[in-house]
Amino acid sequence: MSWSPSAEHDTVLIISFGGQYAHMISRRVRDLGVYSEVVPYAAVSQSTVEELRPRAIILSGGPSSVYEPGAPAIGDWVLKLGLPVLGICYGHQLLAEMTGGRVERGQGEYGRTRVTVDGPDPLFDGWGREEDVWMSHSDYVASVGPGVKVLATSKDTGYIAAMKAGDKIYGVQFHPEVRHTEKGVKLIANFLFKVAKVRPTWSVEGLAEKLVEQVRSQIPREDKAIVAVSGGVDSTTAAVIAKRALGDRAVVVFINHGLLREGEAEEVLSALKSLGLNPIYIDASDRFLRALKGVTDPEQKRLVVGKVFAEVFKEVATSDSSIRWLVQGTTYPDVIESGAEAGADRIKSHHNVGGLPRDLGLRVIEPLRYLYKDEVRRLALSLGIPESIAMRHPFPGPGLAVRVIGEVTEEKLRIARRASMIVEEELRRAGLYNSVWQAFAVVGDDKWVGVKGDRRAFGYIVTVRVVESEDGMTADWARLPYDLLQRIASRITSEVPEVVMVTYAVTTKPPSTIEPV
Ligand SMILES: Nc1ncnc2c1ncn2[C@@H]1O[C@H](COP(=O)(O)OP(=O)(O)OP(=O)(O)O)[C@@H](O)[C@H]1O
Ligand SMILES: O=c1[nH]c(=O)c2[nH+]cn([C@@H]3O[C@H](COP(=O)(O)O)[C@@H](O)[C@H]3O)c2[nH]1
Ligand SMILES: NC(=O)CC[C@H](N)C(=O)O
Ligand SMILES: [Mg+2]
Repeated sequence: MSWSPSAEHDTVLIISFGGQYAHMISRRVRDLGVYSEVVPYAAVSQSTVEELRPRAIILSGGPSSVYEPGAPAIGDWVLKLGLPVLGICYGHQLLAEMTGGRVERGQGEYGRTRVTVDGPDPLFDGWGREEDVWMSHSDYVASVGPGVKVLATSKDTGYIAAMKAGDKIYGVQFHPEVRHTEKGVKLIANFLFKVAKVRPTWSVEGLAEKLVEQVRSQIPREDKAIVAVSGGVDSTTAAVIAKRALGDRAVVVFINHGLLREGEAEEVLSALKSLGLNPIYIDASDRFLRALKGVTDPEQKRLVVGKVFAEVFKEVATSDSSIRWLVQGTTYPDVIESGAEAGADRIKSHHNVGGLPRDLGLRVIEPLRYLYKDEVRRLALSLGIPESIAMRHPFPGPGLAVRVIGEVTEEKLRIARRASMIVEEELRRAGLYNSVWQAFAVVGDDKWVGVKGDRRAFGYIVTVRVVESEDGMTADWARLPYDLLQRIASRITSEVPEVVMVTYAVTTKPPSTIEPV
């Protein structure tokens, strides 16, 4: 993969010390028009710097404590590059230690915290003398090294909230990337434009042509590529790009695995056709449902779906010997996660997230590998992809198999389908569909005794899950209006006869995940 946006745009290198902080920082930087890449601390070296040629470095937060043996760290060559550096939370503590200060366990500050800014500094331009910021730490910088200046302190604890070493190295104990830090974006912008003086040239509009050219130049004229499309925004956008690059040499494939939502196969087919994608439609419902029979274990279900997907694609690939490539809609967080978090606990096998199995014998091209989902959505709109696809909620590759708890049966699929349709419809009607990340209904094997029309009814429990999220990695349940919840519940119990009880899922991620399986 030769071309990367960092070759053309002033780039900020974000060194990740774990968790989701780094992507959130990266998204804020990109929203300010500056291209950024996230590299896990363990993978960062001077050659990363030579490759990316960053104009500034940001050190993210992370769950560890700098004074623990074996805590994540980075060589002090980072400070010798002469580049502006901003450390956030863990990154701030690390910088404090690297510049001769001391970090200790303190009393902890969590959530909204008031800080006092001690004097004018370019980093705090536009800040008042006192501001509310968002903190989440239990360690604190107890003392700073020689020549390091304290710029701000917490009002209640007196802890160091911001410091500066030299004229370009900053640390902040709070999280400017979190929305609750009211002037957080301002601070990041100050760092980028006033301290680092980078140029904001990054935007996805205008990127389409470049990506089309990339795909065209990578695939030899006599070769064809499979483009697996689900109708989701990522794969559809990748397919439109591939189609423009390859014309008829793009073999677009849409599989119905029998785990799609109500009316989805028809809708996706007609949307793909109107985009000129002319998909090969494979109805493999029976095959998937047969393979899933009797399977109750969550991971096992995912494995089965992944395996059958691979079989079907293999058959398509072997049907034409000039098919040598696979175009995928893999996005930036997928790339980072699949490469980086080695040693991390496997929560779920997101088979289809990174796409189809690599052993298909096809070479993989991922035109969206540098983009976040909201950037893909904007790119999609710039390519003329209709809003109904561009703004569509993510829908997992294994489909309703992960929204049915326990064995996947025709009955439970029907319930999940009808109930999910009601949830989506009511959200759209309330004008809330685009403001939530995902909204769906889940069914398992538990039942509840009910009374319908004066008769005893013993029926299924449906759980409604509606979440807000920026990237699916963390999520909060949506505070929907009670009357909307009421409408959803009564429609489900009256329109889906097998259901007697509707519950609303009010657990964040973590500790829950978004999908039940
Ligand atoms: N029904 C399907 N037919 C063909 N390919 C599929 C199907 N479902 C998933 N895939 C493949 O698996 C990949 C991953 O699916 P995933 O749901 O993560 O992405 P998406 O559907 O493109 O976008 P979104 O996350 O918005 O739903 C897709 O990009 C596509 O290549
Ligand atoms: O393409 C996908 N294949 C999968 O196997 C899969 N499992 C979960 N998801 C989506 O990922 C996000 C996070 O989901 P979880 O909190 O359930 O892990 C949410 O947006 C989920 O919908 C998947 N997407
Ligand atoms: N959010 C963070 O980066 C936390 C850093 C460190 N573990 C602390 O608790 O202080
Ligand atoms: Mg999808």
